[in-house]
This record gives sequence, structure tokens and C-alpha cells, in this order.
Amino acid sequence: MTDSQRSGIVRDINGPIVTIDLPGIRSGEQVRIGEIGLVGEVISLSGREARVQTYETTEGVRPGEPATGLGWPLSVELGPGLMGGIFDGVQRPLEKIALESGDYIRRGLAVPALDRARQWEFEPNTALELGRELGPGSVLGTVQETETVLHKILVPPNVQGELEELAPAGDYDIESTIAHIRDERGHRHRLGLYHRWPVRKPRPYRRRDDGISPLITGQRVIDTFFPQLKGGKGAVPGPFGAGKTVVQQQIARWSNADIVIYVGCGERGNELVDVLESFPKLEDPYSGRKLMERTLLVANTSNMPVVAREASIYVGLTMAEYYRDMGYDVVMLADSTSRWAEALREVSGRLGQMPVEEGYPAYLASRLAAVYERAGRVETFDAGAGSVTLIGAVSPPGGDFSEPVTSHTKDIIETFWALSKELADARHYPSIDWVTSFSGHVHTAAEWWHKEVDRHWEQRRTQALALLARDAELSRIVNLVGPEALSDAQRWQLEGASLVKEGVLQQSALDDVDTFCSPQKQFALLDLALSIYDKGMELIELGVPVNELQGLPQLAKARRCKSMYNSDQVGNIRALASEIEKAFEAIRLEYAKQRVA
Ligand SMILES: Nc1ncnc2c1ncn2[C@@H]1O[C@H](COP(=O)(O)OP(=O)(O)OP(=O)(O)O)[C@@H](O)[C@H]1O
Repeated sequence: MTDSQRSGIVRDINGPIVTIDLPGIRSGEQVRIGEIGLVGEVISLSGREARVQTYETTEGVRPGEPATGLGWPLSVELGPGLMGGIFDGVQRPLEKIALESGDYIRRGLAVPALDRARQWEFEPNTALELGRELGPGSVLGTVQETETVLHKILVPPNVQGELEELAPAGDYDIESTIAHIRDERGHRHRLGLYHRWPVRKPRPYRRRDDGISPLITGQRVIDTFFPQLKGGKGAVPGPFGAGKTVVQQQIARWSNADIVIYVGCGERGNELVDVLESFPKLEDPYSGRKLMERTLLVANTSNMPVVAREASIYVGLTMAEYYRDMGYDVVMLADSTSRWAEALREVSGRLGQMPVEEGYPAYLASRLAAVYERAGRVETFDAGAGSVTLIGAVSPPGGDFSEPVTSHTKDIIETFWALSKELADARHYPSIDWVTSFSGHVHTAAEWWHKEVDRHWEQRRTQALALLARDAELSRIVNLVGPEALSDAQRWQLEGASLVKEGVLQQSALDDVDTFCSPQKQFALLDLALSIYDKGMELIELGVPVNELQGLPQLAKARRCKSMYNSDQVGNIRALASEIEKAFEAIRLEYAKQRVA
């Protein structure tokens, strides 16, 4: 036992909540419970008694067994070796654990997150001279963590002072000393290649940064219709089987973020297996290497109790903030915040707190807000910029978006990609519903699109959404009185909306050409669909019958165009647009001739 550790005894066990008697224990402190040494955290205190939320099942633990306070809050190790890793909800490396205890994880196992034996090639920061005043986030040097990630070794947030010693270039394990810093009180801090940080405390930064940079995901319905910014907060609510996993994987794979953190906080076991199996196989389209070289996964295993999901989100967020502090853009996907909220509900129930809506505690909304609040784009202490974009999947029971987790999430986030069962049933993928989804970033993203892609982006986007709304109204009429009741102009509106749906919104993740779509191709496809619609409407207003336009072979081509040309072939899409324009012009001339005759 170290100096900071204190021991006491277990008094009572109520599922994952254990009451212990341990004088001097502090709120949030990590505890080891029972002979077996289960991992837990103090969640409430009353005199010398503490209630501990354990992250492993308490089966077999009896009153009277020992409890040890470790002297520090639930923390994570931050240093080289995180990338490519798969950790459980309290940052134990799953592969290492499997080696030590087989497929079924032995409870109470203490395996550090970072490999102690591995050597890293450290390159000191040559701009630093001894005696220099350093502060949180100062870069001491770098380590090539994977082929794709250069890991900056940072002075931890709570250290400030004069650099007394910096290790020369060479191979070091993560516990080796690489620097000494003396603070103003004369205390000498030994710094290694890693440090620890408590997961429930957001890592500090210099200030929020309001630079605008869209998170390009290569998915048209997201980027063009409901855009996200780097550092934004978003939610993907969806009923069972509507495509949440595919949407998240597409974002992980294709978004222009540097680092991807996926937290599987308690989705069904088989889904997690899917994720654990599929992620390591994914190829990074930008480097041609494995996506795992810039990804890390946090996955709650099935032998951990429901309440363990609660910690995993903070574990993921802290690692995300750490890479943000190095100046990287990080995307964190949390699957799903509903399961995380269920963990809150269970703990609060066992603590006997008053339930509010559907059994959730009154603090559900504030906890959710505090989690999302950790997303953002910031100016780091080192004066670079980094971001954490947080995207949470929500799995509302029965697909009911009015339930508490979805409705509170909706108030907090800025981007809401609502998956629809009807669209998924109709095989319209991604099944993001354009009526219920929203993005609070449209005007901000427009600045980027207008500068980088086309100045008509926002206007075209608005026009497409208006056309889709009109389509919904007209479809209701058709359902009531049949298509014959529609005028030619109305039929052409339906045709235009269908071009937008099929030619732009639908995008198969399984289509090699279309799985990713560059912003330029996104706009070209949208512009193509809407130009066809606009030009056709001019002809219909001149009296050309709608059937004549609907029969044009180029229309079918416009629908398929997304899969015919990749992102480097935007010129071909524009060529098709002029071909269609010529075909329309020919019809107009023909029609004008007939009218004269
Ligand atoms: N963008 C897409 N392109 C092509 N197919 C898709 C797309 N999205 C979803 N699908 C199809 O829908 C199926 C179900 O998707 P997915 O597994 O993502 O659903 P889910 O919402 O995660 O399910 P659950 O509710 O179980 O979490 C996929 O296996 C795939 O066939």
C-alpha cells in the first residue's frame, strides 16, 4: 500500500453499489473493493461511510471484506501507446487483459493502460533551452506514435516552471524521465512520457477558439444539408436497425479529423463485437494504412455492470481532450448516450434518489449538457488550435424521440441527424430524415462553402429543402386523390424532389465510388438536380407536357451520376449538366416551332 492509500471495510452490497466504512475517504476517490480488489469510485459520502459505484460485478463480495481508498480520482494514463488501442470503460487494455485472463476478464485485474516495456523514440524540442519558463501544454518533444500520428509530449496542465533538464534524443519507455521542471516554490517536477488526468475534470485550454472549419464527412446529407463544424456537438438518434452504426463508421472513416475515438458505452454485446471486428479492418482512405493507426476504441465488456458505462464516456473524452491539446482535430463517437443515461438511472435508483421522468434522475439534463460541453474548438496553451467534435448516438426505445434522453439531447446539441425507420425500410440510406433533422451551423458553414466550393451553396441547399417540403405536401394529395389530380407543374415538382432524393441524398456506404463524396462533387450533384428542375419548370411553364421531360434518358443518368463519377471527376458531372441543358433547349425550340406552325 502507498502513503496515500487508506483501508477500511465493506459494510453493505446493493448490486454495483457498495457501502464502505473508510475514514478520510474523499468524494470521487477510486477504491478497491473486497479480497478480489474490484475497481470502484466513491459517488456519495456520509460521515465516514461512502457509497462506491463499482465497475465490475460484486458477486461473491461480502460485508466485512477490506476496502482500500487509492488516494486519487478515476484517472487515465495519457501518453504514447494509446493510438490503435482497445480499452475497457476504465481504460484497461483489452488485448493485454485477454492475454492475462483469457476471453472472460477476471475481476479485480489491474493492468495499466500503457505498455511499460515498450520503447519510444523521443525527439526533444530543439527550440527549448534550459532555464526557459514552461507552462501547461508546452511541447517537450515528440514521439512517432504510429505512422500517421506524431505524439507531442506535453507539460501536464498542473505543472509550470523553469526547465532544468531535458533528455536527449533516444529510446525511452514511458516511465523514463525526460524532463525536470522547477516551479516557483522550488519544487522539482519529474516528467516522463506520460501523465495521469482525472476523467471527470475537463482538461484546461487557453481559450475557446471561434475559427470556422466544417467537419467534412463525405456524406452529402450531412455536409450539404445538416453540416457539422469541427468542435461541434451532434446527435444521431435512431430506432433499432435504422443505420446508426453505418453512419458512425462512415464518419470515423471519412471525416477530415486527425484522430477518431469510438466509445461503445454499452450497446448490445454482439454490436460491440461487430465494431471490434470491423474497425481494425478499415483502411484509412487518407494514408492508405490501417484506420486504427489514428483511432482508439473504448468498449465496455459484457461482464461489466451497467453502471460501468457511465465512466467510459469520460474516459473517452479525456483521451480526446489530450489529443486536442496536441493541436489535433478529434472526433469522438459515443454509442450510445441512451445506454449511458440508463447507467445514471440505475445508480440513482440504487441511491434512492427521487426519479423524475421515466425513472431518470433530475440531473439527467445537466449531466448530458456537461458531457457535451467538453466538445469544442480551442486555442491550446501552445497557441495551436485543436478540437473535439462529439457525436452521440441515441437509441430511443421504440424510436420515440420525445423520450427524456433524446429530448434533452436535442436541446443541448447543435446538429441533429435523425434516422427514420420509414426511410430505412424503403432502403433510403443514409436514413437521415430531412424533415426532423437540423443543424445550427448552416450559416457559419456557408462562409466556408461559398469561399471554397461555390457561392450559391446556401441558396441551392434552401431550394432543395423547399422542394422536399413541397414533395411531402404533394405526396399527401396524391395519397388522398391520386396522381391525376396534379397539374404538370406539380408533377415536375415531384420529379425534381425525387432527383434530389435519389441523385443527392441517397448515398450507399457500400458503393465504392460513392461511399465518400468531396464537397465539390456534393455541390455539383445538387446543382445538377436543381438545374434540371429549374430548366424543366421553364419549359413546363411554356406548355411542354411533363411526360416529354420525364422520358429523357439524361434524367436517369442524373440519378446514377453519383456512382458513375468519383470525386476527381466533377468535370464529367458538369458535362452531363450541359448535355441536359442542350436536350432541354432542343425541346424548347421544337415546341416553339410547333406553336408557330
Ligand atoms: N449508408 C448506408 N449505405 C448502405 N447501407 C446502409 C447504410 N446505412 C445502413 N445500411 C444498411 O442497414 C443495415 C443496418 O444498419 P446499422 O447496423 O447501422 O443499424 P443500427 O441503427 O446501428 O442498428 P442498431 O439499432 O442495431 O444499432 C446495414 O447492415 C446496411 O445493410
